[in-house]
Amino acid sequence: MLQLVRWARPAIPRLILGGLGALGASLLALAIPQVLREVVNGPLLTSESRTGVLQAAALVLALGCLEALLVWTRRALIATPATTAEHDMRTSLFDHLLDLPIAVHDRWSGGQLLQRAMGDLSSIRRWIAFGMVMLVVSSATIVVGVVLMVTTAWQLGLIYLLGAVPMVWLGFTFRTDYAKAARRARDQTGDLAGTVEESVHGIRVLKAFGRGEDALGDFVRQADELRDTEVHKARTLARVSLAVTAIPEGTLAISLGVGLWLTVQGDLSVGALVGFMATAAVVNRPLEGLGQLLATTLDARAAADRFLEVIDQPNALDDPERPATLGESGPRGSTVELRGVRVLLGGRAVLDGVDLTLDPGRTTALVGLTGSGKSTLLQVLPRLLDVDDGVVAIDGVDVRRVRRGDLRRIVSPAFEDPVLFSASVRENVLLGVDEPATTQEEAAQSELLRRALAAAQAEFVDQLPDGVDTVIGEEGMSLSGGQRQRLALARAIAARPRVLVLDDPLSAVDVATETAATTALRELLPGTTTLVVAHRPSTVALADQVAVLQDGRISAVGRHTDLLRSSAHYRHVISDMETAEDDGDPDVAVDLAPEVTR
Ligand SMILES: Nc1ncnc2c1ncn2[C@@H]1O[C@H](COP(=O)(O)OP(=O)(O)OP(=O)(O)O)[C@@H](O)[C@H]1O
Repeated sequence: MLQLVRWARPAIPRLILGGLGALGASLLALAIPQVLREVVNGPLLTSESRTGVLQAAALVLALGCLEALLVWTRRALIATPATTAEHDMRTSLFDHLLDLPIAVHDRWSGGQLLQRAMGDLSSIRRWIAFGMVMLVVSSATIVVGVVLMVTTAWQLGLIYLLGAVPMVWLGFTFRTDYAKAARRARDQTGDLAGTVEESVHGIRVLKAFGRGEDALGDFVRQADELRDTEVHKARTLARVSLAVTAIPEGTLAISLGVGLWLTVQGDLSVGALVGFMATAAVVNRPLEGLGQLLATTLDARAAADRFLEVIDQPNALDDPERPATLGESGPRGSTVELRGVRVLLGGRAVLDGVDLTLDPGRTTALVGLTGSGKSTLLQVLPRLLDVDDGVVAIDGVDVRRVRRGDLRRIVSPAFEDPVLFSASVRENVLLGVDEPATTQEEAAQSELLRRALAAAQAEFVDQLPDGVDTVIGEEGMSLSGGQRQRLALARAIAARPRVLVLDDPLSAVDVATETAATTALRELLPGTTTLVVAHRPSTVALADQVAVLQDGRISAVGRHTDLLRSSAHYRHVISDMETAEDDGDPDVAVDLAPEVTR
């Protein structure tokens, strides 16, 4: 829990002040019985005058009011810093998540991350605002109270202390059992959130295949597991709460009996007995709440563990200490070289010795059988994935020596399954472009937006209710697959990259649109070096050169027509593409069929 100080540091002065306020309130509560003891032993027993009693009553009233004021001070002082610490932790977590490599994201489900960013951090906030302070204050109150009880009547104090022995033992067993259940409950809540997220995401598929019942079954099973864990937690807490209430009350009953006997024997004053019992009543209050407080602490510790697991996840794709700068590209554009590139995924070498040169300003189509590693190869260019061996260099500079921010201004990707954010078309397309500072820049951006949309054949935007200012729904769901792909391509174009990596970006549009987009792209970004993963012969035919990925390495590079003649594997790949295309676009198959079938 001490590690959370990193985020709570600015809040520490207020936390300390608030804690002191709470401590003051508890000590005042302990002072009231001491006044009572004096009143009973003094004015009440000696019946001197009413003035002494009235003075004591006024003192108790003043102490009570001061106690209330200190309780309010604690709440007022601590609410803001606890919320600020939660805010800072949440921001750090989100920032770190954005920074972590894709491989790490693949390991965590969305639901788990959501739960860690929301529910877990709220628990930590509640603990900072209440649990932590009250744990310190309660412990202090109990210690000071017991010392007062022992000094008031040592015989009764010892009886009371004997009750601590079973309570400490119970506390240890409770801690072990509850801590495990608290962690399990949090993990199960994350899994449940993951199931909801996945089902909502795939709602169309579930409905189309009539698998709603199965999804509900999975959800109910997980919800049952969570309920069982929560019930187990509640039972464990109930057991310890019973003990921390019954044991002090029991010892108090024995103390009262012994105390009365000692008073009758003349070994204890009436005032001391009253003072002891009143102090015990004040001490019993935090003791009874100790179980709940411990439970809150263990819950927060499980939440903190889960938070730290993500935030302490090292970033293997960190920026270099002494970054290199990518100079200007040559007059024809940037050269990209991959030398001996090896990438391991799931313990398997998906790429194993890839050598490939992308000539400046040229378009290279990357082809290969399904699962041959094409998408993986694209990811090493913008360093979404790091190579395990070999080098990826742009204009002779290893991409690992460049700051990631700089690299991503130079290399721009568009993927087959585009993600659009809940924002306007303009914001989505200009995502990779810096905010305009002047009205001139704003006008230039509007022009850039128009040209990028035109190049990506996304004129359909004009038909949307608010044109480029139309807010498109979550992940652009209100748009068709082809429309979403075109906006994602426009986004990659608008970034005006030196290197464009496209993972079959127009698979959902017709061949004529794809041809028009490719031609417009060359006109708009003449010096851009492009690597495009192709899944249909029409895309391949539009490229300047084709690279064939086979068994983790590039087995052939050349022009489409040359490769058809020279490479049996290439013919096999193209034939595979055509088989897939047969259901879709027969025109393309007819265009290329004579060469391939020969
Ligand atoms: N995160 C991962 N962990 C383990 N294996 C992975 C991971 N990502 C991809 N792979 C595996 O790496 C191989 C290459 O995947 P990749 O997506 O690069 O192929 P691809 O050529 O683009 O396929 P397709 O043409 O079907 O899109 C596949 O066998 C895939 O299962």
